[in-house]
Amino acid sequence: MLLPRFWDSSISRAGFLSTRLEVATANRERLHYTHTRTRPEQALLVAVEADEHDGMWSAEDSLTELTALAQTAGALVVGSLVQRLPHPDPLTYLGKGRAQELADLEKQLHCDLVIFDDELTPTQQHTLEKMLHARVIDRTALILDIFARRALSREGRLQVELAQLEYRLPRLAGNNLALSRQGGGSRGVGAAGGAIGIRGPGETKLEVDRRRIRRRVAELREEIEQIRMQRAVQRRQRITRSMPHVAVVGYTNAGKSTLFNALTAAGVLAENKLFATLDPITRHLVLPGNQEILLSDTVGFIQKLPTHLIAAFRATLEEVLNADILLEVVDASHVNAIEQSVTVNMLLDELGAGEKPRVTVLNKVDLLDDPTDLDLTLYPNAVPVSAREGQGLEALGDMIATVLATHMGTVEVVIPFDRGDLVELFHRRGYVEHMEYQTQGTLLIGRLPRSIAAFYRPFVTTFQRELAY
Ligand SMILES: Nc1nc2c(ncn2[C@@H]2O[C@H](COP(=O)(O)OP(=O)(O)OP(=O)(O)O)[C@@H](O)[C@H]2O)c(=O)[nH]1
Ligand SMILES: [Mg+2]
Repeated sequence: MLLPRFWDSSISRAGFLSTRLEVATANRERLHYTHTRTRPEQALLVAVEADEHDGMWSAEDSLTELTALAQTAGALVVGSLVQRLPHPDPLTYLGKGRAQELADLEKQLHCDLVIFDDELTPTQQHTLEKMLHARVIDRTALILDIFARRALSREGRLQVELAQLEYRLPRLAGNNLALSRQGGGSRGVGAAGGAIGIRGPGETKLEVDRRRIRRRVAELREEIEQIRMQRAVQRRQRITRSMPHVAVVGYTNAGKSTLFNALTAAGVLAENKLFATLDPITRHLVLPGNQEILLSDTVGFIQKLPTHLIAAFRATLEEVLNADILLEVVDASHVNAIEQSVTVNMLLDELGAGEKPRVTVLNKVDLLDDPTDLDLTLYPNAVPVSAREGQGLEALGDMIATVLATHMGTVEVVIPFDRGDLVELFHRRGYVEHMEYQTQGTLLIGRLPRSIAAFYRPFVTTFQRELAY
Protein backbone atom coordinates (compact mmCIF):
# COMPACT_ATOMS: atom_id res chain seq x y z
CA MET A 1 0.00 0.00 0.00
CA LEU A 2 1.39 3.36 -0.97
CA LEU A 3 0.04 5.27 1.98
CA PRO A 4 2.18 6.93 4.59
CA ARG A 5 2.36 4.66 7.60
CA PHE A 6 1.34 7.32 10.07
CA TRP A 7 -2.16 8.29 9.30
CA ASP A 8 -4.87 9.73 11.44
CA SER A 9 -8.29 10.94 10.46
CA SER A 10 -7.75 14.20 12.29
CA ILE A 11 -4.96 15.19 9.93
CA SER A 12 -6.41 13.92 6.71
CA ARG A 13 -8.12 17.16 5.80
CA ALA A 14 -5.17 18.62 4.01
CA GLY A 15 -4.74 15.46 1.99
CA PHE A 16 -6.57 14.80 -1.21
CA LEU A 17 -8.53 11.62 -1.84
CA SER A 18 -6.98 10.53 1.39
CA THR A 19 -10.14 9.50 3.12
CA ARG A 20 -10.98 7.03 0.43
CA LEU A 21 -7.50 5.60 0.39
CA GLU A 22 -7.64 5.34 4.13
CA VAL A 23 -10.70 3.16 3.80
CA ALA A 24 -8.65 1.08 1.42
CA THR A 25 -5.97 0.34 3.96
CA ALA A 26 -8.57 -1.15 6.23
CA ASN A 27 -10.39 -3.14 3.61
CA ARG A 28 -9.45 -3.80 0.01
CA GLU A 29 -12.90 -4.86 -1.00
CA ARG A 30 -14.34 -1.65 0.27
CA LEU A 31 -11.80 0.23 -1.81
CA HIS A 32 -13.12 -1.47 -4.90
CA TYR A 33 -16.65 -0.71 -3.84
CA THR A 34 -15.90 2.95 -3.16
CA HIS A 35 -14.03 3.43 -6.38
CA THR A 36 -16.69 1.95 -8.55
CA ARG A 37 -19.52 3.67 -6.75
CA THR A 38 -18.21 7.20 -6.25
CA ARG A 39 -18.05 9.81 -8.96
CA PRO A 40 -14.70 11.59 -9.41
CA GLU A 41 -14.25 14.48 -7.02
CA GLN A 42 -15.34 17.74 -8.64
CA ALA A 43 -12.68 20.41 -8.37
CA LEU A 44 -12.68 24.15 -8.82
CA LEU A 45 -9.26 25.71 -9.51
CA VAL A 46 -8.21 29.14 -8.26
CA ALA A 47 -5.17 31.28 -9.14
CA VAL A 48 -3.93 34.79 -8.55
CA GLU A 49 -2.27 36.63 -11.41
CA ALA A 50 -0.11 39.64 -10.64
CA ASP A 51 -0.55 42.57 -13.07
CA GLU A 52 3.03 42.26 -14.06
CA HIS A 53 4.03 38.77 -13.14
CA ASP A 54 7.75 38.54 -12.68
CA GLY A 55 7.83 34.79 -13.19
CA MET A 56 7.52 33.62 -16.78
CA TRP A 57 4.48 31.48 -16.16
CA SER A 58 1.16 33.16 -16.87
CA ALA A 59 -1.71 32.26 -14.52
CA GLU A 60 -3.44 30.61 -17.47
CA ASP A 61 -0.51 28.28 -18.25
CA SER A 62 -0.07 27.55 -14.59
CA LEU A 63 -3.77 26.66 -14.31
CA THR A 64 -3.51 24.34 -17.32
CA GLU A 65 -0.76 22.56 -15.49
CA LEU A 66 -2.79 22.51 -12.26
CA THR A 67 -5.62 20.90 -14.24
CA ALA A 68 -3.25 18.14 -15.38
CA LEU A 69 -2.12 17.64 -11.80
CA ALA A 70 -5.73 17.47 -10.56
CA GLN A 71 -6.60 14.95 -13.27
CA THR A 72 -3.55 12.88 -12.43
CA ALA A 73 -4.90 12.74 -8.88
CA GLY A 74 -8.27 11.55 -10.20
CA ALA A 75 -10.34 14.74 -9.94
CA LEU A 76 -12.72 16.22 -12.46
CA VAL A 77 -12.08 19.93 -13.01
CA VAL A 78 -15.42 21.76 -13.24
CA GLY A 79 -14.23 25.34 -13.36
CA SER A 80 -11.50 27.83 -12.63
CA LEU A 81 -11.19 31.35 -11.33
CA VAL A 82 -8.33 33.82 -11.79
CA GLN A 83 -8.02 36.98 -9.75
CA ARG A 84 -5.69 39.84 -10.72
CA LEU A 85 -3.87 41.08 -7.65
CA PRO A 86 -0.38 42.47 -7.10
CA HIS A 87 0.14 39.80 -4.40
CA PRO A 88 -2.10 37.12 -2.92
CA ASP A 89 -4.09 38.53 0.02
CA PRO A 90 -2.50 37.41 3.33
CA LEU A 91 -5.86 36.43 4.81
CA THR A 92 -8.06 35.20 1.98
CA TYR A 93 -5.59 34.77 -0.92
CA LEU A 94 -8.14 36.31 -3.33
CA GLY A 95 -9.23 39.39 -1.38
CA LYS A 96 -12.37 39.36 0.76
CA GLY A 97 -15.00 40.23 -1.86
CA ARG A 98 -13.68 37.81 -4.41
CA ALA A 99 -13.37 35.05 -1.82
CA GLN A 100 -17.06 35.50 -1.05
CA GLU A 101 -17.83 35.18 -4.78
CA LEU A 102 -15.77 32.04 -4.81
CA ALA A 103 -17.87 30.65 -1.95
CA ASP A 104 -21.04 31.29 -3.97
CA LEU A 105 -19.60 29.75 -7.12
CA GLU A 106 -18.36 26.71 -5.28
CA LYS A 107 -21.86 26.14 -3.82
CA GLN A 108 -23.49 26.56 -7.23
CA LEU A 109 -21.15 24.09 -8.89
CA HIS A 110 -21.45 21.55 -6.04
CA CYS A 111 -17.70 21.19 -5.80
CA ASP A 112 -16.01 18.75 -3.49
CA LEU A 113 -12.70 20.53 -3.63
CA VAL A 114 -11.24 23.96 -4.23
CA ILE A 115 -7.62 23.80 -5.34
CA PHE A 116 -5.40 26.88 -5.06
CA ASP A 117 -2.50 27.29 -7.47
CA ASP A 118 -0.06 28.50 -4.80
CA GLU A 119 0.92 27.14 -1.44
CA LEU A 120 -1.54 28.68 1.05
CA THR A 121 -0.24 29.91 4.38
CA PRO A 122 -1.84 28.23 7.42
CA THR A 123 -3.81 31.46 8.04
CA GLN A 124 -5.16 31.59 4.49
CA GLN A 125 -6.02 27.92 4.70
CA HIS A 126 -7.98 28.34 7.96
CA THR A 127 -9.83 31.45 6.76
CA LEU A 128 -10.80 29.83 3.46
CA GLU A 129 -11.87 26.62 5.15
CA LYS A 130 -14.27 28.67 7.27
CA MET A 131 -15.68 30.49 4.22
CA LEU A 132 -16.03 27.56 1.84
CA HIS A 133 -18.07 24.39 2.05
CA ALA A 134 -15.81 22.27 -0.11
CA ARG A 135 -12.41 21.05 1.03
CA VAL A 136 -9.61 23.53 0.54
CA ILE A 137 -6.27 22.28 -0.76
CA ASP A 138 -3.33 23.91 -2.46
CA ARG A 139 -0.86 22.98 -5.19
CA THR A 140 1.54 21.58 -2.63
CA ALA A 141 -1.03 19.27 -1.04
CA LEU A 142 -2.03 18.10 -4.50
CA ILE A 143 1.54 17.30 -5.54
CA LEU A 144 2.16 15.60 -2.20
CA ASP A 145 -0.93 13.50 -2.74
CA ILE A 146 0.25 12.39 -6.18
CA PHE A 147 3.66 11.63 -4.76
CA ALA A 148 2.14 9.62 -1.91
CA ARG A 149 0.36 7.40 -4.37
CA ARG A 150 3.35 7.00 -6.66
CA ALA A 151 6.29 6.44 -4.34
CA LEU A 152 7.26 2.80 -4.58
CA SER A 153 10.58 2.40 -2.86
CA ARG A 154 10.93 2.48 0.91
CA GLU A 155 13.05 5.59 0.65
CA GLY A 156 10.51 7.31 -1.62
CA ARG A 157 7.67 6.51 0.76
CA LEU A 158 9.55 7.77 3.80
CA GLN A 159 10.47 10.99 1.99
CA VAL A 160 6.89 11.66 0.95
CA GLU A 161 5.57 10.89 4.41
CA LEU A 162 8.08 13.30 5.92
CA ALA A 163 7.16 16.02 3.45
CA GLN A 164 3.45 15.50 4.12
CA LEU A 165 3.82 15.70 7.88
CA GLU A 166 5.99 18.79 7.69
CA TYR A 167 3.41 20.38 5.47
CA ARG A 168 0.53 19.46 7.80
CA LEU A 169 2.02 20.30 11.14
CA PRO A 170 1.52 24.07 11.01
CA ARG A 171 -1.90 23.56 9.41
CA LEU A 172 -3.56 21.53 12.12
CA ALA A 173 -6.69 23.41 13.14
CA GLY A 174 -7.31 25.19 16.43
CA ASN A 175 -3.84 26.58 17.12
CA ASN A 176 -4.91 29.08 19.75
CA LEU A 177 -6.97 26.74 21.81
CA ALA A 178 -4.22 24.17 21.85
CA LEU A 179 -1.54 26.62 22.84
CA SER A 180 -3.59 28.06 25.67
CA ARG A 181 -3.92 24.66 27.25
CA GLN A 182 -0.33 23.62 26.96
CA GLY A 183 2.38 23.73 29.61
CA GLY A 184 0.31 22.34 32.46
CA GLY A 185 3.29 22.49 34.86
CA SER A 186 2.85 20.27 37.92
CA ARG A 187 -0.06 18.41 36.45
CA GLY A 188 1.45 17.60 33.06
CA VAL A 189 4.35 15.52 31.98
CA GLY A 190 5.44 14.05 35.30
CA ALA A 191 2.22 12.27 36.06
CA ALA A 192 1.88 10.68 32.70
CA GLY A 193 5.47 10.10 31.62
CA GLY A 194 5.13 12.03 28.38
CA ALA A 195 4.07 9.13 26.19
CA ILE A 196 1.49 9.47 23.47
CA GLY A 197 -2.08 9.21 24.59
CA ILE A 198 -1.41 8.87 28.29
CA ARG A 199 -0.55 12.43 29.23
CA GLY A 200 -2.60 14.55 31.59
CA PRO A 201 -6.34 14.88 31.14
CA GLY A 202 -6.18 18.57 30.19
CA GLU A 203 -4.51 17.81 26.89
CA THR A 204 -6.44 18.29 23.67
CA LYS A 205 -6.48 15.79 20.83
CA LEU A 206 -4.74 18.40 18.79
CA GLU A 207 -1.76 18.47 21.13
CA VAL A 208 -1.54 14.71 20.99
CA ASP A 209 -1.66 14.84 17.21
CA ARG A 210 1.06 17.45 17.12
CA ARG A 211 3.32 15.51 19.40
CA ARG A 212 2.78 12.28 17.45
CA ILE A 213 3.60 14.05 14.25
CA ARG A 214 6.75 15.63 15.65
CA ARG A 215 7.92 12.29 16.95
CA ARG A 216 7.21 10.59 13.64
CA VAL A 217 9.04 13.39 11.81
CA ALA A 218 12.11 12.77 13.97
CA GLU A 219 11.91 9.02 13.31
CA LEU A 220 11.55 9.56 9.59
CA ARG A 221 14.50 11.94 9.46
CA GLU A 222 16.64 9.34 11.18
CA GLU A 223 15.54 6.52 8.87
CA ILE A 224 16.09 8.65 5.78
CA GLU A 225 19.55 9.62 7.00
CA GLN A 226 20.42 5.95 7.41
CA ILE A 227 19.29 5.15 3.88
CA ARG A 228 21.27 8.12 2.68
CA MET A 229 24.41 6.79 4.30
CA GLN A 230 23.86 3.37 2.71
CA ARG A 231 23.47 5.05 -0.65
CA ALA A 232 26.73 6.92 -0.16
CA VAL A 233 28.52 3.60 0.48
CA GLN A 234 26.92 2.03 -2.59
CA ARG A 235 27.92 5.02 -4.66
CA ARG A 236 31.53 4.78 -3.53
CA GLN A 237 31.55 1.09 -4.52
CA ARG A 238 30.04 2.00 -7.87
CA ILE A 239 32.75 4.57 -8.53
CA THR A 240 35.58 2.06 -8.14
CA ARG A 241 34.08 -0.43 -10.55
CA SER A 242 32.11 1.76 -12.82
CA MET A 243 31.91 4.34 -15.54
CA PRO A 244 30.91 7.94 -16.18
CA HIS A 245 27.53 8.71 -14.73
CA VAL A 246 24.87 10.51 -16.76
CA ALA A 247 21.63 11.62 -15.06
CA VAL A 248 18.45 12.17 -17.09
CA VAL A 249 16.69 15.26 -15.74
CA GLY A 250 13.83 17.44 -16.91
CA TYR A 251 10.31 18.68 -16.42
CA THR A 252 7.65 16.18 -15.44
CA ASN A 253 6.12 14.37 -18.45
CA ALA A 254 8.93 15.51 -20.81
CA GLY A 255 9.64 11.88 -21.75
CA LYS A 256 12.61 11.05 -19.49
CA SER A 257 11.52 7.50 -18.74
CA THR A 258 10.56 6.85 -22.36
CA LEU A 259 14.02 7.99 -23.42
CA PHE A 260 15.64 5.98 -20.64
CA ASN A 261 13.77 2.88 -21.84
CA ALA A 262 14.61 3.53 -25.48
CA LEU A 263 18.30 3.80 -24.61
CA THR A 264 18.54 0.94 -22.13
CA ALA A 265 15.50 -1.28 -22.71
CA ALA A 266 14.79 -1.06 -18.99
CA GLY A 267 11.00 -1.21 -18.95
CA VAL A 268 10.52 1.73 -16.59
CA LEU A 269 6.94 2.98 -16.19
CA ALA A 270 6.35 5.81 -18.66
CA GLU A 271 2.92 7.38 -18.62
CA ASN A 272 1.10 10.44 -19.72
CA LYS A 273 0.72 11.41 -16.10
CA LEU A 274 2.64 13.88 -14.04
CA PHE A 275 5.24 12.37 -11.74
CA ALA A 276 5.13 8.85 -13.14
CA THR A 277 8.66 8.36 -11.83
CA LEU A 278 9.55 8.97 -8.22
CA ASP A 279 12.35 6.52 -7.60
CA PRO A 280 15.61 6.89 -9.42
CA ILE A 281 16.85 3.92 -11.41
CA THR A 282 20.29 3.36 -12.92
CA ARG A 283 21.31 1.19 -15.88
CA HIS A 284 24.41 0.45 -17.87
CA LEU A 285 24.70 1.73 -21.44
CA VAL A 286 27.33 1.39 -24.19
CA LEU A 287 27.75 4.47 -26.38
CA PRO A 288 28.98 4.54 -29.96
CA GLY A 289 32.77 4.11 -29.79
CA ASN A 290 32.29 1.56 -26.96
CA GLN A 291 32.38 4.12 -24.18
CA GLU A 292 30.39 2.67 -21.29
CA ILE A 293 28.26 4.87 -19.06
CA LEU A 294 25.74 4.59 -16.23
CA LEU A 295 22.45 6.28 -16.97
CA SER A 296 19.96 7.27 -14.22
CA ASP A 297 16.30 8.17 -14.65
CA THR A 298 15.09 10.66 -12.02
CA VAL A 299 12.03 12.38 -10.58
CA GLY A 300 10.60 15.19 -12.74
CA PHE A 301 10.65 18.87 -11.84
CA ILE A 302 7.70 21.25 -11.84
CA GLN A 303 7.25 24.98 -11.30
CA LYS A 304 6.38 26.04 -7.75
CA LEU A 305 7.85 22.75 -6.56
CA PRO A 306 7.12 22.64 -2.85
CA THR A 307 10.17 23.47 -0.81
CA HIS A 308 9.41 20.51 1.48
CA LEU A 309 9.79 18.23 -1.47
CA ILE A 310 13.05 19.66 -2.74
CA ALA A 311 14.44 19.09 0.73
CA ALA A 312 12.87 15.68 1.08
CA PHE A 313 14.06 14.45 -2.29
CA ARG A 314 17.58 15.65 -1.74
CA ALA A 315 18.77 12.12 -1.12
CA THR A 316 17.31 11.04 -4.44
CA LEU A 317 18.69 14.06 -6.19
CA GLU A 318 22.16 13.17 -5.01
CA GLU A 319 22.13 11.03 -8.14
CA VAL A 320 22.01 14.27 -10.06
CA LEU A 321 24.70 15.91 -7.97
CA ASN A 322 27.03 12.97 -8.47
CA ALA A 323 26.55 12.74 -12.23
CA ASP A 324 29.39 13.58 -14.59
CA ILE A 325 26.96 15.11 -17.06
CA LEU A 326 23.25 15.87 -17.15
CA LEU A 327 20.93 14.89 -19.97
CA GLU A 328 18.11 17.42 -19.88
CA VAL A 329 14.98 16.19 -21.62
CA VAL A 330 12.76 18.98 -22.96
CA ASP A 331 9.30 18.31 -24.43
CA ALA A 332 9.88 20.34 -27.59
CA SER A 333 6.22 20.00 -28.57
CA HIS A 334 4.94 21.70 -25.41
CA VAL A 335 3.76 25.32 -25.63
CA ASN A 336 5.70 26.06 -22.45
CA ALA A 337 8.87 24.21 -23.50
CA ILE A 338 11.06 27.23 -22.77
CA GLU A 339 9.38 28.08 -19.45
CA GLN A 340 9.73 24.44 -18.42
CA SER A 341 13.42 24.38 -19.28
CA VAL A 342 14.05 27.65 -17.44
CA THR A 343 12.24 26.20 -14.38
CA VAL A 344 14.38 23.04 -14.55
CA ASN A 345 17.54 25.09 -14.76
CA MET A 346 16.53 27.28 -11.83
CA LEU A 347 15.88 24.18 -9.73
CA LEU A 348 19.17 22.62 -10.82
CA ASP A 349 20.92 25.82 -9.73
CA GLU A 350 19.13 25.63 -6.38
CA LEU A 351 20.30 22.06 -5.97
CA GLY A 352 23.86 23.04 -6.78
CA ALA A 353 23.98 21.13 -10.09
CA GLY A 354 23.56 24.11 -12.43
CA GLU A 355 27.16 24.10 -13.60
CA LYS A 356 27.30 20.45 -14.71
CA PRO A 357 28.10 19.75 -18.35
CA ARG A 358 24.86 19.40 -20.25
CA VAL A 359 23.34 17.62 -23.23
CA THR A 360 19.82 18.74 -24.17
CA VAL A 361 17.37 16.27 -25.66
CA LEU A 362 14.67 18.08 -27.62
CA ASN A 363 12.13 15.30 -27.35
CA LYS A 364 8.79 14.52 -29.04
CA VAL A 365 9.87 15.96 -32.39
CA ASP A 366 7.42 13.52 -34.00
CA LEU A 367 4.66 15.84 -32.74
CA LEU A 368 6.08 18.94 -34.44
CA ASP A 369 4.67 20.11 -37.77
CA ASP A 370 8.08 21.22 -38.87
CA PRO A 371 11.00 19.92 -36.80
CA THR A 372 13.39 22.19 -38.71
CA ASP A 373 11.75 25.12 -36.87
CA LEU A 374 13.50 24.04 -33.68
CA ASP A 375 16.08 26.54 -32.54
CA LEU A 376 18.88 24.27 -31.36
CA THR A 377 21.01 27.23 -30.34
CA LEU A 378 18.68 28.00 -27.41
CA TYR A 379 19.93 24.97 -25.51
CA PRO A 380 23.41 23.62 -24.77
CA ASN A 381 24.46 20.67 -27.00
CA ALA A 382 20.93 20.05 -28.25
CA VAL A 383 19.86 16.97 -30.19
CA PRO A 384 16.34 16.57 -31.68
CA VAL A 385 14.92 13.18 -30.69
CA SER A 386 11.72 11.22 -30.63
CA ALA A 387 12.14 8.81 -27.76
CA ARG A 388 8.84 7.17 -28.64
CA GLU A 389 9.72 6.60 -32.30
CA GLY A 390 13.39 5.91 -31.61
CA GLN A 391 14.51 8.82 -33.82
CA GLY A 392 17.77 10.64 -33.21
CA LEU A 393 19.09 8.20 -30.62
CA GLU A 394 22.36 7.56 -32.44
CA ALA A 395 23.10 11.25 -32.77
CA LEU A 396 22.30 11.58 -29.08
CA GLY A 397 24.77 8.81 -28.21
CA ASP A 398 27.46 10.60 -30.24
CA MET A 399 26.72 13.88 -28.48
CA ILE A 400 26.95 12.28 -25.03
CA ALA A 401 30.29 10.69 -25.99
CA THR A 402 31.61 14.01 -27.33
CA VAL A 403 30.55 16.02 -24.27
CA LEU A 404 31.98 13.36 -21.97
CA ALA A 405 35.27 13.39 -23.88
CA THR A 406 35.57 17.15 -23.60
CA HIS A 407 35.05 16.90 -19.85
CA MET A 408 37.88 14.52 -19.39
CA GLY A 409 41.31 15.52 -18.21
CA THR A 410 44.54 14.43 -19.90
CA VAL A 411 46.79 12.36 -17.65
CA GLU A 412 50.12 10.59 -17.87
CA VAL A 413 50.55 7.91 -15.21
CA VAL A 414 52.80 4.97 -14.42
CA ILE A 415 50.68 2.30 -12.74
CA PRO A 416 52.56 -0.27 -10.63
CA PHE A 417 52.16 -3.85 -11.90
CA ASP A 418 50.17 -4.88 -8.83
CA ARG A 419 47.44 -2.32 -9.72
CA GLY A 420 46.09 -4.01 -12.84
CA ASP A 421 42.63 -2.87 -11.69
CA LEU A 422 43.54 0.76 -12.40
CA VAL A 423 44.86 -0.11 -15.87
CA GLU A 424 41.64 -1.94 -16.59
CA LEU A 425 39.53 0.97 -15.24
CA PHE A 426 41.46 3.42 -17.44
CA HIS A 427 40.67 1.34 -20.51
CA ARG A 428 37.03 1.01 -19.62
CA ARG A 429 36.25 4.57 -18.61
CA GLY A 430 38.83 6.65 -20.38
CA TYR A 431 40.54 7.01 -23.74
CA VAL A 432 44.01 5.46 -23.87
CA GLU A 433 46.23 7.31 -26.33
CA HIS A 434 49.51 5.54 -25.52
CA MET A 435 50.45 2.49 -23.43
CA GLU A 436 53.92 1.11 -22.72
CA TYR A 437 55.37 -1.37 -20.21
CA GLN A 438 58.25 0.22 -18.29
CA THR A 439 60.41 -1.07 -15.45
CA GLN A 440 58.29 0.53 -12.65
CA GLY A 441 54.94 -0.25 -14.19
CA THR A 442 52.57 0.46 -17.08
CA LEU A 443 52.80 3.92 -18.65
CA LEU A 444 49.38 5.19 -19.71
CA ILE A 445 48.76 8.48 -21.50
CA GLY A 446 45.19 9.45 -22.23
CA ARG A 447 42.02 11.11 -20.96
CA LEU A 448 39.93 10.25 -17.93
CA PRO A 449 36.59 11.49 -16.57
CA ARG A 450 37.29 13.99 -13.82
CA SER A 451 35.16 11.95 -11.41
CA ILE A 452 37.76 9.16 -11.23
CA ALA A 453 40.92 11.18 -11.84
CA ALA A 454 41.62 11.20 -8.08
CA PHE A 455 42.44 7.46 -8.09
CA TYR A 456 45.34 8.14 -10.47
CA ARG A 457 46.80 11.12 -8.64
CA PRO A 458 49.47 9.09 -6.75
CA PHE A 459 50.77 7.66 -10.03
CA VAL A 460 51.12 10.83 -12.10
CA THR A 461 54.54 10.93 -13.86
CA THR A 462 57.23 13.43 -13.02
CA PHE A 463 56.72 14.85 -16.47
CA GLN A 464 53.10 15.76 -15.77
CA ARG A 465 53.87 17.06 -12.30
CA GLU A 466 56.40 19.41 -13.87
CA LEU A 467 53.76 20.55 -16.34
CA ALA A 468 51.50 21.47 -13.46
CA TYR A 469 53.97 24.07 -12.17
N1 LIG B 1 4.68 11.66 -29.21
C1 LIG B 1 5.63 11.38 -28.32
N2 LIG B 1 5.30 11.12 -27.05
C2 LIG B 1 6.28 10.85 -26.18
C3 LIG B 1 7.65 10.85 -26.56
N3 LIG B 1 8.40 10.58 -25.46
C4 LIG B 1 7.52 10.38 -24.45
N4 LIG B 1 6.25 10.55 -24.88
C5 LIG B 1 5.02 10.44 -24.09
O1 LIG B 1 5.04 11.42 -23.05
C6 LIG B 1 4.42 10.92 -21.87
C7 LIG B 1 5.35 11.06 -20.70
O2 LIG B 1 6.45 10.21 -20.86
P1 LIG B 1 7.35 9.73 -19.64
O3 LIG B 1 8.51 9.03 -20.27
O4 LIG B 1 6.57 9.04 -18.60
O5 LIG B 1 7.80 11.15 -19.10
P2 LIG B 1 8.73 11.46 -17.81
O6 LIG B 1 9.52 12.67 -18.15
O7 LIG B 1 9.46 10.25 -17.39
O8 LIG B 1 7.60 11.86 -16.76
P3 LIG B 1 7.66 11.84 -15.13
O9 LIG B 1 8.30 10.59 -14.68
O10 LIG B 1 6.22 11.93 -14.82
O11 LIG B 1 8.41 13.07 -14.71
C8 LIG B 1 4.06 9.45 -22.19
O12 LIG B 1 2.71 9.41 -22.59
C9 LIG B 1 4.96 9.10 -23.36
O13 LIG B 1 4.43 8.10 -24.19
C10 LIG B 1 7.96 11.13 -27.92
O14 LIG B 1 9.12 11.15 -28.36
N5 LIG B 1 6.92 11.40 -28.75
MG1 LIG C 1 9.45 9.23 -15.62
